[in-house]
Amino acid sequence: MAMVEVLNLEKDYGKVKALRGISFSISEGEIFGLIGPNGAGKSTTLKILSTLLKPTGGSAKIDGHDVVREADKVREIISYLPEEAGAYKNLTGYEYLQFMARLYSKDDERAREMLELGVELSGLGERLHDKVSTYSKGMTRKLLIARALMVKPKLAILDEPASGLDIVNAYEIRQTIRRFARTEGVTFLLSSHNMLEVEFLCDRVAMIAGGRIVELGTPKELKDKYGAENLEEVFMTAVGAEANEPVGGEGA
Ligand SMILES: Nc1ncnc2c1ncn2[C@@H]1O[C@H](COP(=O)(O)OP(=O)(O)OP(=O)(O)O)[C@@H](O)[C@H]1O
Repeated sequence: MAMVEVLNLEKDYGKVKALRGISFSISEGEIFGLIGPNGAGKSTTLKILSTLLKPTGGSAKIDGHDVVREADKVREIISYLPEEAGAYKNLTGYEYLQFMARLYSKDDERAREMLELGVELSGLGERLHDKVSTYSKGMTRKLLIARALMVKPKLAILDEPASGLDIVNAYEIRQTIRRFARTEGVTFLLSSHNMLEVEFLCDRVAMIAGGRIVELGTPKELKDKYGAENLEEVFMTAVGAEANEPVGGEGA
């Protein structure tokens, strides 16, 4: 059974058609990337799969559970990291991870294991004992990624995991995700604007523009199909100028 099954998903925000019927599935243990320009519908897709938004049409299942009808079940097996997330600034990083671990598990031993894993995944060392308010953007993002992964979800949904970070922080975050995915067999769905990032991380990618999936395949399949050297070239050929067309209302 697929870990994620999305069928003809549609989402309207009033007159704005953010998703116009997208379908894809993700196998267990796969790292799947949604790439596309601003406004393509990436965050909307991730929010629907995280049960934060209801679709206008179509359906989505995670590990066999419908994201609308069985939202509670879905929430138990996913971790979602929004694009613009914050941590409690008055806590230290360590206290934040500890708080989240206790929230997730009533079992002391399990909470302790989560915390240990979170500490390791964050890579923040001694700085974990400083207040989150003193952290750089990169450090905060590392803490949040650690929080999302330490619970070992069946599916980790990460919106722009390394966006806006410098090369070193972005590199470290990508390494953490890849290592974690390979060792723990966790399924990942992530979004990105960064073609290099998805090429490095993802087993398969869906290129999305204007609320539609334009291409879907492994990075190699897509590059071969377009005779391209990298995914950026594939994207520009497959989507090109269309990528910057505004998402229209009815009839668009
Ligand atoms: N709450 C909202 N109300 C109205 N329109 C919205 C809302 N959220 C998103 N949209 C619109 O839906 C479309 C898809 O937005 P979405 O945020 O899913 O795109 P995205 O691919 O994640 O973009 P970005 O890369 O900029 O984060 C855009 O046209 C956006 O303006």
